[in-house]
Amino acid sequence: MTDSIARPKSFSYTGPLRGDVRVPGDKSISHRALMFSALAVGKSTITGLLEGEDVLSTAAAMRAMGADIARGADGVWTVHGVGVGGLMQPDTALDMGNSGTSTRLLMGLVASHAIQATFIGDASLSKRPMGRVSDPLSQIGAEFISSPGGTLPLTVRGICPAVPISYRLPVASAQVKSAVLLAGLNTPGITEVIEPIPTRDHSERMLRGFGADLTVEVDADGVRTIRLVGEAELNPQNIDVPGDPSSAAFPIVAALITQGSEITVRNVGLNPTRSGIYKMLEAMGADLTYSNEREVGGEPVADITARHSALTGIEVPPEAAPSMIDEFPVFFVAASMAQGRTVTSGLDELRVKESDRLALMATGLTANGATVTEREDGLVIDGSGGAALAGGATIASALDHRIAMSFAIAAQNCRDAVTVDDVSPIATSFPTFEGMLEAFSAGR
Ligand SMILES: O=C(O)C1=C[C@@H](OP(=O)(O)O)[C@@H](O)[C@H](O)C1
Ligand SMILES: C=C(OP(=O)(O)O)C(=O)O
Repeated sequence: MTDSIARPKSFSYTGPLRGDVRVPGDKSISHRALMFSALAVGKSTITGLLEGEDVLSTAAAMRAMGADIARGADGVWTVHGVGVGGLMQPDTALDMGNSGTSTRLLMGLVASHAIQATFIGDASLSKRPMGRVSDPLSQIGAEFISSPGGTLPLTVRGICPAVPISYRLPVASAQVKSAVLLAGLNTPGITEVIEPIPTRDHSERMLRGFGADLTVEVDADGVRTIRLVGEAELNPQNIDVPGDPSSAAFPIVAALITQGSEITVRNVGLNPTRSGIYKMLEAMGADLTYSNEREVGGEPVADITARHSALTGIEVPPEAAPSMIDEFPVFFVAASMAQGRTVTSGLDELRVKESDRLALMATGLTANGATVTEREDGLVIDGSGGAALAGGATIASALDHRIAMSFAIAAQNCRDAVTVDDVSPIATSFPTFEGMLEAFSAGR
């Protein structure tokens, strides 16, 4: 499988951060842009696609199932789709690398096609729970042969025609929601997903953009019912992928914790289901300003300017978790340097990401001099009040890009260098991250 050689690296204070940066395209939108284009009839183009390893795993899998996908010299990607129902059986196992989104969404797609596919991945992905997706997909009639515990390697035997289901999400997960909806694309009748707690809605927005008949009803309690009419015909699109708010959080937190900094991150996606990190940082006193607010590819986008700020600890409401689920590692870094206590709860999902993010952040921050208490479903952090942490420790990134990047950012406000035992996972979501930090150093 796809484990690479570890590449350790030490990070230290670069001086004040100044200037303009761009972050790569949104990872969630990039996966979906490739998948939906591959299911449309005709030629789609994608501009601003994230060329990170996770998204390249999706591209390879869609190619293996019949789509024609190519990158032009100008960086624009072209996809000739096979049409809903037209996926072909792959000849070999689909290697999903480190990517949970690729795996779970593609399991949904395969489930309602008359094909069989085996999914494999790296050591991190091979520990992650897939039962949350195979449970509803078994109800449509697909069959699964998985490793003990419902993990990869896993074979999906799809069924056509599948049975349309109504599924209430037992866990707040956009990946599970999307897997059921994607299975519904090639299922006769109406597939329904009931979402008690809202999660990122890129699938809904984009499927509608591709011409699917999809409606969303929200009741008085905020429960969303999504209905998709199956045997859909998707029309090819020209898609512009906005910058990834999850990636933008790294330079923005770096600027907030580093004295004398002022940076602008251009073209950041600010879908309300993704922007929780910015709201919480503002609640802590972060000086963020939004300019050039506009729409890109059906998503709200702005340029964000961040200045060094005196942050104060807050209590993060658990219902905010889905809107900042991937940003908690770097949020914990900001909290460890704030004035006073930050309390988080309702974060059980962080234990089943690329790593156990609660455990690794608690251990790594503590080793670098922060005051952290790990609870079952969150961290309690007593911040340094802006003072630099000691630093000096080596942290385990455990094949988790966001852990590696969070400690690279923490080093901005540590006295001694922070070493990350392996930075290679950063290439899954933010291949230009190290270059961006080097440019900050060079611009000092
Ligand atoms: O649908 C998506 O694109 C994603 C959903 C989230 O996962 P869950 O659905 O497991 O919460 C998130 O953590 C992941 O990075 C991307
Ligand atoms: C959880 C993440 O991704 P995935 O689930 O796609 O591996 C992430 O990018 O933080």
